[in-house]
Amino acid sequence: MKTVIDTKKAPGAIGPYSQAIVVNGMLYTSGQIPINPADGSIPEGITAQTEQVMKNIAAILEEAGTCFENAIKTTCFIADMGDFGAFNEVYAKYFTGKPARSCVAVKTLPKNVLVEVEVIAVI
Ligand SMILES: CC(=[NH2+])C(=O)[O-]
Repeated sequence: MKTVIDTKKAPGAIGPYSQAIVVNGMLYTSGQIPINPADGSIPEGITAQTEQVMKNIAAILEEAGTCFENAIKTTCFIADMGDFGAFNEVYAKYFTGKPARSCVAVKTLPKNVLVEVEVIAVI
């Protein structure tokens, strides 16, 4: 059985997807972009945007009953590989357990943000 995760503490979907799905004790998040769920704003710069993405992921992890330490794999999309270092600085503060990861630069992200991160975690 699958459970849809839906929390107002993370931004709602901007397309036909769920914030995250839980199945068989595993959490699969959609890619999280740096929308502030309180007012829909998007901060400027890779550091602030990555912080907002981490807050959104934290809310989804909490809603699902898990935490950053239980993440086993992330996929990270950044708009500019020149932001790799600054992105990693923020990322490392949250994913202290160093889950497996792929990080790629992409041409464009939804709403022209600089970063999007998706997570697979054990509940
Ligand atoms: C933002 C996002 N996860 C999507 O699929 O558009």
